[in-house]
Amino acid sequence: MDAKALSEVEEVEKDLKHASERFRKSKVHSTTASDAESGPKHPPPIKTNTKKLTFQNIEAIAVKKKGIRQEILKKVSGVARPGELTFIMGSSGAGKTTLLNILTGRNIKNIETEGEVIVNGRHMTPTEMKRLSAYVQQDDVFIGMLTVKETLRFAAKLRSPFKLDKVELESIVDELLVMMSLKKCENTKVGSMTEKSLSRGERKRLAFACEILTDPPILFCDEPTSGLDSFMSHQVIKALRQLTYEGKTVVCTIHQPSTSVYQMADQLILLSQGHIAYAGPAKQVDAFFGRCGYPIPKFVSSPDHFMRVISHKSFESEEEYNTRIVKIVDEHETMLKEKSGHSSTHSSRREQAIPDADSFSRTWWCQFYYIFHRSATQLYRERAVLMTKLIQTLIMSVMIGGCYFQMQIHRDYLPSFKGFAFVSVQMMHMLFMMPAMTVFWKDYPVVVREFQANMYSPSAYYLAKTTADSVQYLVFPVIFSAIMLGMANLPYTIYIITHYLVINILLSLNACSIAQSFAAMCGHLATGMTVLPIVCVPLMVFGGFMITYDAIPWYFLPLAWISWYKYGFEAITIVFFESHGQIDGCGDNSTVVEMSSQGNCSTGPAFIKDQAFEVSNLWIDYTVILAALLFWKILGVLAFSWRIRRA
Ligand SMILES: Nc1ncnc2c1ncn2[C@@H]1O[C@H](COP(=O)(O)OP(=O)(O)OP(=O)(O)O)[C@@H](O)[C@H]1O
Repeated sequence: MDAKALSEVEEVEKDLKHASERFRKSKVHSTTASDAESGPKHPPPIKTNTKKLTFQNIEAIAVKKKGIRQEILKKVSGVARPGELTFIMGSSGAGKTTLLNILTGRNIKNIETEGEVIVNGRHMTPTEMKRLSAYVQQDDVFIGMLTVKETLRFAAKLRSPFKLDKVELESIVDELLVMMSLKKCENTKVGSMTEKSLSRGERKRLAFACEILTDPPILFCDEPTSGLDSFMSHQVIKALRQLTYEGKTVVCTIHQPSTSVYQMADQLILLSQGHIAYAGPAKQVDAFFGRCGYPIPKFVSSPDHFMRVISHKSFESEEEYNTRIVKIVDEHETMLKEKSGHSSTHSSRREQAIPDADSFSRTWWCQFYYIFHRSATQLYRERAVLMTKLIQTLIMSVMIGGCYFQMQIHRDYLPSFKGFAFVSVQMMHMLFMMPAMTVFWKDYPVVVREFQANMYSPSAYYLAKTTADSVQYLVFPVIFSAIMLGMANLPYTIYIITHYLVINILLSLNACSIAQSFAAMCGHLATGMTVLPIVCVPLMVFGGFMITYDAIPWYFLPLAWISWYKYGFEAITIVFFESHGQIDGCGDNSTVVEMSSQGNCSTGPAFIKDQAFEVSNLWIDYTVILAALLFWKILGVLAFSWRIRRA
């Protein structure tokens, strides 16, 4: 990065620092509805750190399957000024969301874009736009188990440009709660789309609150009023309007606003078929349509009128519709040419743009800690799920333990012991793999949004979330192991008990690691659940129980080498038998020959050998299980990071 680019980065960071300090010092403007609409009563706009956003010749082409290309935006240009509320309107499919996505540099993975996004005369890269702006997307997704206040606290901890102490954090959160009229529901759980808790309007205001935490000079909102009644819509737009009084540049797409909502707009950008049909002061749109030959009829509101003019009517042909839109677009261009002096922007050259890079406000460890804390809270609040898993573990352990009730190390029980060892390995997979696979399922849209808002890196999320989730997989194997050992009658020493517990814990953590990795790689729960057995079942078959190692055909040997089932099975067999002398009932050689494939199991080590295991392999078994755990963790982190970055 050259010196000039560096100084520009510093300038952006200074802006942010300044913005954040101002936010912290700012008094809450608790205005009433009428206040919000009448200019003179408002606090005068703070004119520092203001950002004028200009976009020029924005083009967007969606590249679909089989090379089909759909032109979405065609040379779209416009301006959004500080202290003004700009509405982007247009009929469904006109390209409003695509325009916002391009301006904010998000969700454009299969869209080819052209054009310039300029702030205060300087070209912006997507990363710079992310730093300077906030984007409230149409679907407000949150962690449903957290309360409103906890959600804001989490966002503040990770988004604030400075590390906040407890008092500062609480003060910022409280100010936002008041500013967004969320105080009365601060301790209400956010809930999900299916489990309702907050009203839609409250969810929307919470989404704003999370985004304006860093006091961004530019705020984008996609359909902030969708699904809200007219009162709620008014409240939400009023909240946006209020932000413009601090000098913010607020741009939002909006569908069919009521007259009272529309009156709050300063500027209007009207899109039709990917073209700009009008861009200018909201108050002058009626005059413009009059000039195009579509004067506003009496008793019809302005937005109703122009939306009707730019919409395709069911009774008209495609040609008639296109002719009308071309006429309006041409008229708008003529009008712009007449005022051409006003639209010029002085922009620096594109080469001066700063290269894209992730820039998070907190260190990786900080991100890990806060996400771990949130995930642990989530887990704790989902106690019913934990209880179900506990009951399942208890029932399965007692049932399986019952099969090996009072089992001893005796000639007659040797086949049963093989079952005992293998079922221990098996249960660590069967009990915990499927629940572990669902770990990111509900959070996925939230993680995408939070990553796009530069809150944390996907690797911090993946490792924190899976670590928090894994705590239960330390406890359940202990319960299972204790019941199994308690019901059997094996020779227990501290050495044997400790190893059996540790092996089971490692196997359960490895099983979860595999499942989480598959969830990350497949990206879809159903796909993951289908693919997982394709890998696990063959490895289980070559785990040493169904076929001994030395009987495996050579072409399947590589599967046996990587079968963590085999290493678990071997490790459990070793710890119970390595120090065992004469096995009761094995004195008579004829019976030994009957039940042993190799004709020698009179002692513990001989029995180990008979299973095609090596007494000296215990630490190799541990190493392989640990290596498998690490391998799946790393693969999971890489797959998850890739998936989130391309979302
Ligand atoms: N990633 C994409 N891949 C393919 N087509 C896309 C993509 N994004 C948008 N489109 C298409 O571009 C057009 C404009 O979509 P966009 O979501 O921007 O419209 P909109 O004006 O926001 O519509 P609405 O008001 O219904 O949300 C639509 O026809 C849509 O199908």
